[in-house]
Amino acid sequence: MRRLLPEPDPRFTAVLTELEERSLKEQRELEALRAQGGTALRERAGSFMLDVGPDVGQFLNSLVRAMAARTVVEVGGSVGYSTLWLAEAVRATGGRLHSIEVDPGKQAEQRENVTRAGLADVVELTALEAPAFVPTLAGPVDLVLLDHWKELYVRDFDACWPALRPGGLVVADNILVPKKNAEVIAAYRRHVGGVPDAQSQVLDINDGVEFTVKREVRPGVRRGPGSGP
Ligand SMILES: C[S@@+](CC[C@H](N)C(=O)[O-])C[C@H]1O[C@@H](n2cnc3c(N)ncnc32)[C@H](O)[C@@H]1O
Repeated sequence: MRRLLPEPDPRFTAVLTELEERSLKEQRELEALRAQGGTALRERAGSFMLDVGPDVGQFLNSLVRAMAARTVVEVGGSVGYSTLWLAEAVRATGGRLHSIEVDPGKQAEQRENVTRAGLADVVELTALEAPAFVPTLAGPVDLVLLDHWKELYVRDFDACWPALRPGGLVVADNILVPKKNAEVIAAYRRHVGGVPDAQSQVLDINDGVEFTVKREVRPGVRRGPGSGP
């Protein structure tokens, strides 16, 4: 079928393809380490990309475009795979991506990948954690991706939620997989479920994402038990 839209920048496509090849290789290594058991996996886990994968990457890119999101925050940038998908879309909306990655080695690779993909001018990279960084942003946030250590999801959801505009979204990855995080993810989902203006849904894309929208509060409308959505 003939494509109506211009093709993405070949620099973006080239770096994305390279990272997808690396990710496939790393997934085979991860499986081998898992099979070894013991501490082998834990010792090496920090050096892997642990990326969201192409389906979630493209989904995030589409969300940014559909929402015309101008301020996007990524928590857990790793070496830049999801960063590239988000950044390519904020380039189209005239927005900016703020990506948090605390590991200096990964952040150096992320910077190189973002630069090689021709996207450095729309991305700010920081190692400041979300509770310190998000309050420094001037305007409201349209979209947040949570994809870092799962036990920090609640803390960083709470750090981002006050800055999110009504109609804004928090997307949290690894909701269904890996199963070893089931308890901590259940606690995150209970926490989000208790936030009065949060409306959530789990989507079965790749490792599973929770999609949480901030509902608009209409002036003069009081919500109480039995008042419905
Ligand atoms: C699952 S990986 C992110 C994968 C990335 N989103 C992608 O799709 O390519 C998780 C990353 O979160 C980083 N991280 C851990 N704690 C963090 C924190 N408090 N804030 C931001 N990033 C953190 C880790 O160093 C790791 O690189």
